[in-house]
Amino acid sequence: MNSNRPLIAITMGDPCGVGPEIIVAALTNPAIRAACRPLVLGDRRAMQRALTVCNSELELVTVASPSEAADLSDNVIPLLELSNLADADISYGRPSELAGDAVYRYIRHAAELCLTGEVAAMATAPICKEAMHRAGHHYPGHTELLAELCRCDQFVMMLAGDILRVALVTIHEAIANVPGLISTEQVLKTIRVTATGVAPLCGCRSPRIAVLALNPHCGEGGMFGTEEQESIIPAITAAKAEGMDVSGPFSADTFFHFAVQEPAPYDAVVAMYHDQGLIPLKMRHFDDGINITLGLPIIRTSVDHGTAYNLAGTATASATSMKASIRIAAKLAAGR
Ligand SMILES: NC(=O)C1=CN([C@@H]2O[C@H](COP(=O)(O)OP(=O)(O)OC[C@H]3O[C@@H](n4cnc5c(N)ncnc54)[C@H](O)[C@@H]3O)[C@@H](O)[C@H]2O)C=CC1
Ligand SMILES: NCC(=O)COP(=O)(O)O
Repeated sequence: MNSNRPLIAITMGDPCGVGPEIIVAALTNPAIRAACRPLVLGDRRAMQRALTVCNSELELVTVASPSEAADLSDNVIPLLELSNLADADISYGRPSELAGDAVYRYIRHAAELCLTGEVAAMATAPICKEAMHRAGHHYPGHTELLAELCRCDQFVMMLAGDILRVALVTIHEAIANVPGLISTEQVLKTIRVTATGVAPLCGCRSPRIAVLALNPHCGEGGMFGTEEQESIIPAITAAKAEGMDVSGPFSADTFFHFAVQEPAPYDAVVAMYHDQGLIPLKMRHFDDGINITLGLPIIRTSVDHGTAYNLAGTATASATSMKASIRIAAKLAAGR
Protein backbone atom coordinates (compact mmCIF):
# COMPACT_ATOMS: atom_id res chain seq x y z
CA MET A 1 0.00 0.00 0.00
CA ASN A 2 2.80 2.39 0.94
CA SER A 3 4.40 2.40 -2.46
CA ASN A 4 1.19 3.48 -4.19
CA ARG A 5 0.74 6.64 -2.19
CA PRO A 6 2.46 9.71 -3.68
CA LEU A 7 5.30 11.21 -1.67
CA ILE A 8 4.39 14.83 -0.93
CA ALA A 9 6.93 17.41 0.23
CA ILE A 10 5.39 19.67 2.87
CA THR A 11 7.30 22.86 3.58
CA MET A 12 7.09 23.87 7.24
CA GLY A 13 6.58 27.58 6.61
CA ASP A 14 7.38 30.28 9.11
CA PRO A 15 8.31 28.70 12.47
CA CYS A 16 6.94 31.76 14.28
CA GLY A 17 3.45 31.16 12.89
CA VAL A 18 0.90 28.35 12.83
CA GLY A 19 2.55 26.34 10.03
CA PRO A 20 4.23 23.62 12.13
CA GLU A 21 1.14 22.96 14.25
CA ILE A 22 -1.30 22.75 11.33
CA ILE A 23 1.10 20.29 9.67
CA VAL A 24 1.07 18.14 12.82
CA ALA A 25 -2.74 18.34 12.93
CA ALA A 26 -3.02 17.42 9.25
CA LEU A 27 -0.63 14.48 9.55
CA THR A 28 -2.59 13.15 12.52
CA ASN A 29 -5.57 12.68 10.23
CA PRO A 30 -5.96 9.09 8.96
CA ALA A 31 -7.52 10.22 5.65
CA ILE A 32 -4.48 12.36 4.88
CA ARG A 33 -2.12 9.49 5.70
CA ALA A 34 -4.18 7.20 3.48
CA ALA A 35 -3.86 9.67 0.59
CA CYS A 36 -0.10 10.25 0.66
CA ARG A 37 3.27 9.67 2.23
CA PRO A 38 4.45 12.98 3.70
CA LEU A 39 7.95 14.42 3.89
CA VAL A 40 8.26 17.61 5.94
CA LEU A 41 11.03 20.03 4.98
CA GLY A 42 11.81 22.15 7.98
CA ASP A 43 13.36 22.48 11.41
CA ARG A 44 13.50 19.89 14.19
CA ARG A 45 13.16 22.33 17.09
CA ALA A 46 10.11 24.02 15.56
CA MET A 47 8.44 20.73 14.62
CA GLN A 48 9.16 19.17 18.03
CA ARG A 49 7.59 22.20 19.71
CA ALA A 50 4.53 21.83 17.48
CA LEU A 51 4.16 18.18 18.54
CA THR A 52 4.21 19.30 22.17
CA VAL A 53 1.76 22.16 21.57
CA CYS A 54 -0.63 19.75 19.82
CA ASN A 55 -0.14 17.10 22.49
CA SER A 56 0.61 14.74 19.62
CA GLU A 57 1.78 11.17 19.88
CA LEU A 58 3.40 11.25 16.47
CA GLU A 59 7.17 10.80 16.45
CA LEU A 60 9.54 13.03 14.49
CA VAL A 61 12.07 10.98 12.49
CA THR A 62 14.90 12.71 10.68
CA VAL A 63 15.59 11.35 7.19
CA ALA A 64 18.56 12.08 4.95
CA SER A 65 16.69 11.75 1.67
CA PRO A 66 13.12 11.44 0.35
CA SER A 67 13.54 7.73 -0.30
CA GLU A 68 14.07 7.13 3.43
CA ALA A 69 10.61 8.55 4.08
CA ALA A 70 8.95 6.02 1.84
CA ASP A 71 8.60 3.09 4.20
CA LEU A 72 8.09 4.79 7.55
CA SER A 73 4.94 4.05 9.52
CA ASP A 74 2.02 6.46 9.70
CA ASN A 75 2.87 7.14 13.34
CA VAL A 76 5.90 9.19 12.39
CA ILE A 77 6.55 12.49 10.71
CA PRO A 78 9.55 12.15 8.37
CA LEU A 79 11.60 15.33 8.54
CA LEU A 80 14.28 16.54 6.18
CA GLU A 81 16.15 18.98 8.41
CA LEU A 82 17.14 22.03 6.43
CA SER A 83 17.81 24.40 9.31
CA ASN A 84 18.92 24.37 12.90
CA LEU A 85 17.18 27.41 14.32
CA ALA A 86 17.70 28.62 17.88
CA ASP A 87 14.85 29.34 20.31
CA ALA A 88 15.29 33.06 19.65
CA ASP A 89 14.59 32.55 15.94
CA ILE A 90 11.34 30.71 16.44
CA SER A 91 9.56 32.95 18.96
CA TYR A 92 5.85 32.86 18.21
CA GLY A 93 4.60 35.97 16.47
CA ARG A 94 8.04 37.57 16.01
CA PRO A 95 9.42 37.17 12.49
CA SER A 96 13.16 36.59 12.35
CA GLU A 97 15.65 37.04 9.55
CA LEU A 98 17.20 33.60 10.09
CA ALA A 99 13.77 32.00 9.94
CA GLY A 100 13.12 33.98 6.75
CA ASP A 101 16.25 32.50 5.20
CA ALA A 102 15.35 28.98 6.38
CA VAL A 103 11.87 29.25 4.91
CA TYR A 104 13.35 30.18 1.55
CA ARG A 105 15.52 27.05 1.65
CA TYR A 106 12.59 24.77 2.46
CA ILE A 107 10.69 26.08 -0.58
CA ARG A 108 13.68 25.92 -2.92
CA HIS A 109 14.59 22.39 -1.84
CA ALA A 110 11.01 21.16 -2.22
CA ALA A 111 10.85 22.62 -5.74
CA GLU A 112 14.11 20.88 -6.63
CA LEU A 113 12.76 17.55 -5.34
CA CYS A 114 9.63 18.05 -7.45
CA LEU A 115 11.69 18.90 -10.53
CA THR A 116 13.88 15.80 -10.15
CA GLY A 117 10.85 13.63 -9.49
CA GLU A 118 12.03 12.56 -6.01
CA VAL A 119 8.69 13.75 -4.65
CA ALA A 120 5.40 13.86 -6.55
CA ALA A 121 4.21 17.29 -5.42
CA MET A 122 4.67 19.98 -2.81
CA ALA A 123 2.22 21.54 -0.33
CA THR A 124 3.31 24.67 1.49
CA ALA A 125 2.52 26.00 4.97
CA PRO A 126 2.33 29.80 5.35
CA ILE A 127 5.37 32.02 5.30
CA CYS A 128 6.03 35.54 6.51
CA LYS A 129 6.97 37.34 3.32
CA GLU A 130 8.49 40.20 5.29
CA ALA A 131 10.92 37.82 7.07
CA MET A 132 11.96 36.24 3.77
CA HIS A 133 12.46 39.70 2.34
CA ARG A 134 14.55 40.79 5.33
CA ALA A 135 16.75 37.73 4.76
CA GLY A 136 17.53 39.02 1.27
CA HIS A 137 15.09 36.90 -0.74
CA HIS A 138 13.06 39.50 -2.54
CA TYR A 139 9.98 37.65 -3.73
CA PRO A 140 6.35 38.68 -3.17
CA GLY A 141 5.58 35.08 -2.20
CA HIS A 142 6.00 31.38 -2.97
CA THR A 143 4.35 31.83 -6.35
CA GLU A 144 6.95 34.09 -7.92
CA LEU A 145 9.84 32.21 -6.28
CA LEU A 146 8.59 28.88 -7.62
CA ALA A 147 8.01 30.37 -11.07
CA GLU A 148 11.63 31.52 -11.14
CA LEU A 149 12.95 28.17 -9.89
CA CYS A 150 10.90 26.38 -12.54
CA ARG A 151 11.88 28.93 -15.22
CA CYS A 152 8.21 29.50 -15.94
CA ASP A 153 6.65 32.81 -16.96
CA GLN A 154 3.14 31.49 -17.71
CA PHE A 155 1.97 31.02 -14.12
CA VAL A 156 -1.20 32.03 -12.31
CA MET A 157 -2.25 32.12 -8.66
CA MET A 158 -5.60 30.46 -8.09
CA LEU A 159 -7.47 30.01 -4.82
CA ALA A 160 -10.04 27.29 -4.88
CA GLY A 161 -12.83 25.64 -2.96
CA ASP A 162 -15.36 23.17 -4.27
CA ILE A 163 -17.78 25.95 -5.38
CA LEU A 164 -15.58 28.93 -6.21
CA ARG A 165 -12.20 28.96 -7.93
CA VAL A 166 -10.62 32.36 -8.45
CA ALA A 167 -7.55 33.10 -10.59
CA LEU A 168 -5.79 36.45 -10.41
CA VAL A 169 -4.51 38.64 -13.25
CA THR A 170 -2.43 40.69 -10.80
CA ILE A 171 -1.27 39.24 -7.47
CA HIS A 172 0.61 41.17 -4.79
CA GLU A 173 0.52 44.65 -6.24
CA ALA A 174 -0.17 48.02 -4.71
CA ILE A 175 -3.72 48.90 -5.68
CA ALA A 176 -2.46 52.07 -7.37
CA ASN A 177 -0.44 49.96 -9.82
CA VAL A 178 -3.24 47.57 -10.80
CA PRO A 179 -4.87 49.49 -13.69
CA GLY A 180 -1.52 49.86 -15.46
CA LEU A 181 -0.97 46.09 -15.27
CA ILE A 182 -4.28 45.12 -16.86
CA SER A 183 -3.33 44.47 -20.49
CA THR A 184 -4.91 42.25 -23.14
CA GLU A 185 -1.80 40.05 -22.98
CA GLN A 186 -1.97 39.59 -19.18
CA VAL A 187 -5.71 38.90 -19.13
CA LEU A 188 -5.43 36.44 -22.04
CA LYS A 189 -2.48 34.67 -20.40
CA THR A 190 -4.48 34.31 -17.18
CA ILE A 191 -7.49 32.89 -19.04
CA ARG A 192 -5.33 30.42 -20.95
CA VAL A 193 -3.36 29.16 -17.93
CA THR A 194 -6.55 28.97 -15.86
CA ALA A 195 -8.42 26.98 -18.52
CA THR A 196 -5.61 24.44 -18.76
CA GLY A 197 -4.82 24.31 -15.04
CA VAL A 198 -8.34 24.06 -13.68
CA ALA A 199 -9.36 21.15 -15.90
CA PRO A 200 -7.89 18.40 -13.68
CA LEU A 201 -9.37 20.07 -10.60
CA CYS A 202 -12.92 20.33 -11.87
CA GLY A 203 -12.80 17.18 -13.96
CA CYS A 204 -13.88 18.82 -17.20
CA ARG A 205 -12.13 19.23 -20.53
CA SER A 206 -13.52 22.64 -21.40
CA PRO A 207 -13.91 24.64 -18.19
CA ARG A 208 -16.40 27.49 -18.08
CA ILE A 209 -14.41 30.61 -17.29
CA ALA A 210 -15.98 33.91 -16.16
CA VAL A 211 -13.94 37.11 -16.42
CA LEU A 212 -14.57 40.08 -14.13
CA ALA A 213 -14.46 43.76 -15.01
CA LEU A 214 -12.02 46.06 -13.26
CA ASN A 215 -14.27 49.10 -12.92
CA PRO A 216 -17.76 49.58 -11.45
CA HIS A 217 -20.52 48.55 -13.88
CA CYS A 218 -17.90 47.32 -16.36
CA GLY A 219 -16.71 50.90 -16.82
CA GLU A 220 -20.23 52.22 -17.70
CA GLY A 221 -19.37 52.70 -21.36
CA GLY A 222 -16.06 54.38 -20.54
CA MET A 223 -17.43 56.81 -17.92
CA PHE A 224 -15.76 54.90 -15.06
CA GLY A 225 -12.68 53.60 -16.83
CA THR A 226 -11.62 52.10 -20.13
CA GLU A 227 -9.76 48.90 -19.15
CA GLU A 228 -12.78 46.80 -20.14
CA GLN A 229 -12.91 48.16 -23.69
CA GLU A 230 -9.16 48.41 -24.20
CA SER A 231 -7.91 45.18 -22.60
CA ILE A 232 -10.45 42.87 -20.99
CA ILE A 233 -12.99 42.52 -23.84
CA PRO A 234 -10.25 42.02 -26.48
CA ALA A 235 -8.72 39.28 -24.27
CA ILE A 236 -12.11 37.53 -23.91
CA THR A 237 -12.69 37.77 -27.67
CA ALA A 238 -9.25 36.28 -28.37
CA ALA A 239 -9.81 33.46 -25.85
CA LYS A 240 -13.15 32.61 -27.47
CA ALA A 241 -11.46 32.56 -30.88
CA GLU A 242 -9.02 30.02 -29.43
CA GLY A 243 -11.99 27.81 -28.54
CA MET A 244 -12.22 28.47 -24.82
CA ASP A 245 -15.56 28.66 -23.01
CA VAL A 246 -15.19 32.21 -21.68
CA SER A 247 -17.75 34.85 -20.77
CA GLY A 248 -17.70 38.38 -19.38
CA PRO A 249 -16.68 40.90 -18.40
CA PHE A 250 -19.02 40.80 -15.42
CA SER A 251 -19.49 43.56 -12.87
CA ALA A 252 -17.75 42.24 -9.79
CA ASP A 253 -20.26 43.58 -7.26
CA THR A 254 -23.15 41.30 -8.24
CA PHE A 255 -21.17 38.49 -9.85
CA PHE A 256 -20.36 36.43 -6.77
CA HIS A 257 -23.96 36.30 -5.58
CA PHE A 258 -24.70 34.19 -8.67
CA ALA A 259 -21.35 32.40 -8.84
CA VAL A 260 -21.82 30.68 -5.46
CA GLN A 261 -25.17 29.13 -6.40
CA GLU A 262 -25.24 25.37 -6.71
CA PRO A 263 -24.77 23.80 -9.15
CA ALA A 264 -21.86 26.17 -9.78
CA PRO A 265 -22.40 28.13 -13.01
CA TYR A 266 -18.65 28.51 -13.68
CA ASP A 267 -15.60 26.34 -13.18
CA ALA A 268 -13.28 29.30 -12.58
CA VAL A 269 -13.39 33.07 -12.28
CA VAL A 270 -10.64 35.39 -13.51
CA ALA A 271 -10.37 38.39 -11.18
CA MET A 272 -8.33 41.49 -11.92
CA TYR A 273 -6.71 41.95 -8.52
CA HIS A 274 -6.07 40.24 -5.18
CA ASP A 275 -8.89 41.49 -2.98
CA GLN A 276 -11.48 41.57 -5.78
CA GLY A 277 -11.19 37.80 -6.03
CA LEU A 278 -10.03 36.71 -2.61
CA ILE A 279 -12.59 38.48 -0.41
CA PRO A 280 -15.51 36.49 -1.89
CA LEU A 281 -13.37 33.34 -2.08
CA LYS A 282 -12.52 33.52 1.62
CA MET A 283 -16.10 34.46 2.58
CA ARG A 284 -17.18 31.16 1.07
CA HIS A 285 -14.13 28.93 1.49
CA PHE A 286 -11.89 30.22 4.30
CA ASP A 287 -11.87 26.81 5.97
CA ASP A 288 -11.57 24.44 3.06
CA GLY A 289 -9.96 26.62 0.37
CA ILE A 290 -6.51 26.07 -1.04
CA ASN A 291 -4.04 28.07 -3.07
CA ILE A 292 -2.65 26.41 -6.18
CA THR A 293 -0.04 27.70 -8.61
CA LEU A 294 -1.22 26.96 -12.13
CA GLY A 295 1.12 26.72 -15.10
CA LEU A 296 4.18 25.33 -13.31
CA PRO A 297 5.79 22.08 -14.48
CA ILE A 298 5.40 20.86 -10.87
CA ILE A 299 2.39 20.46 -8.58
CA ARG A 300 2.24 23.05 -5.82
CA THR A 301 -0.64 23.63 -3.45
CA SER A 302 -0.83 25.71 -0.30
CA VAL A 303 -3.07 26.84 2.51
CA ASP A 304 -5.34 29.80 1.70
CA HIS A 305 -4.35 31.71 4.85
CA GLY A 306 -1.29 33.32 6.38
CA THR A 307 0.88 32.82 9.45
CA ALA A 308 -1.91 33.79 11.91
CA TYR A 309 0.60 35.02 14.51
CA ASN A 310 -2.25 35.72 16.93
CA LEU A 311 -2.97 31.97 17.10
CA ALA A 312 0.57 30.56 16.91
CA GLY A 313 1.38 28.13 19.70
CA THR A 314 -2.24 27.73 20.81
CA ALA A 315 -3.13 24.67 18.70
CA THR A 316 -6.41 26.38 17.84
CA ALA A 317 -5.74 27.30 14.21
CA SER A 318 -7.88 25.35 11.79
CA ALA A 319 -5.90 22.74 9.85
CA THR A 320 -8.64 22.20 7.27
CA SER A 321 -6.92 24.19 4.55
CA MET A 322 -3.60 22.44 5.23
CA LYS A 323 -5.35 19.07 4.98
CA ALA A 324 -7.11 20.11 1.77
CA SER A 325 -3.87 21.29 0.19
CA ILE A 326 -2.10 18.01 0.96
CA ARG A 327 -5.08 15.97 -0.20
CA ILE A 328 -5.40 17.86 -3.48
CA ALA A 329 -1.64 17.75 -4.12
CA ALA A 330 -1.85 13.97 -3.69
CA LYS A 331 -4.90 13.74 -5.95
CA LEU A 332 -3.27 15.79 -8.71
CA ALA A 333 -0.07 13.75 -8.39
CA ALA A 334 -2.01 10.50 -8.67
CA GLY A 335 -3.78 11.93 -11.76
CA ARG A 336 -0.47 12.59 -13.50
N1 LIG B 1 0.51 30.99 1.71
C1 LIG B 1 1.19 31.89 2.42
O1 LIG B 1 2.37 31.70 2.69
C2 LIG B 1 0.51 33.13 2.89
C3 LIG B 1 1.19 33.98 3.72
N2 LIG B 1 0.60 35.11 4.18
C4 LIG B 1 1.39 35.93 5.11
O2 LIG B 1 0.90 35.76 6.42
C5 LIG B 1 1.16 36.93 7.18
C6 LIG B 1 -0.08 37.37 7.92
O3 LIG B 1 -1.06 37.78 6.97
P1 LIG B 1 -2.55 38.21 7.35
O4 LIG B 1 -3.00 39.09 6.27
O5 LIG B 1 -2.60 38.67 8.76
O6 LIG B 1 -3.43 36.89 7.19
P2 LIG B 1 -3.65 35.62 8.11
O7 LIG B 1 -4.36 34.64 7.27
O8 LIG B 1 -2.40 35.16 8.76
O9 LIG B 1 -4.63 36.11 9.29
C7 LIG B 1 -5.87 36.77 9.03
C8 LIG B 1 -6.90 36.33 10.08
O10 LIG B 1 -7.28 35.00 9.84
C9 LIG B 1 -7.05 34.19 10.99
N3 LIG B 1 -6.55 32.88 10.56
C10 LIG B 1 -5.56 32.66 9.64
N4 LIG B 1 -5.36 31.36 9.51
C11 LIG B 1 -6.21 30.73 10.33
C12 LIG B 1 -6.48 29.37 10.64
N5 LIG B 1 -5.79 28.37 10.07
N6 LIG B 1 -7.45 29.09 11.54
C13 LIG B 1 -8.16 30.08 12.13
N7 LIG B 1 -7.94 31.40 11.89
C14 LIG B 1 -6.99 31.71 11.00
C15 LIG B 1 -6.00 34.93 11.80
O11 LIG B 1 -6.04 34.56 13.17
C16 LIG B 1 -6.35 36.37 11.53
O12 LIG B 1 -7.39 36.77 12.38
C17 LIG B 1 1.71 37.97 6.19
O13 LIG B 1 3.11 38.00 6.30
C18 LIG B 1 1.31 37.41 4.84
O14 LIG B 1 2.17 37.80 3.81
C19 LIG B 1 -0.70 35.44 3.89
C20 LIG B 1 -1.43 34.61 3.07
C21 LIG B 1 -0.88 33.41 2.50
N1 LIG C 1 -2.88 36.00 -0.62
C1 LIG C 1 -2.30 34.81 -1.08
C2 LIG C 1 -0.90 34.70 -0.69
O1 LIG C 1 -0.37 35.59 -0.07
C3 LIG C 1 -0.16 33.49 -1.07
O2 LIG C 1 1.00 33.83 -1.74
P1 LIG C 1 2.09 32.73 -2.14
O3 LIG C 1 3.06 32.70 -1.03
O4 LIG C 1 1.38 31.46 -2.37
O5 LIG C 1 2.67 33.31 -3.40
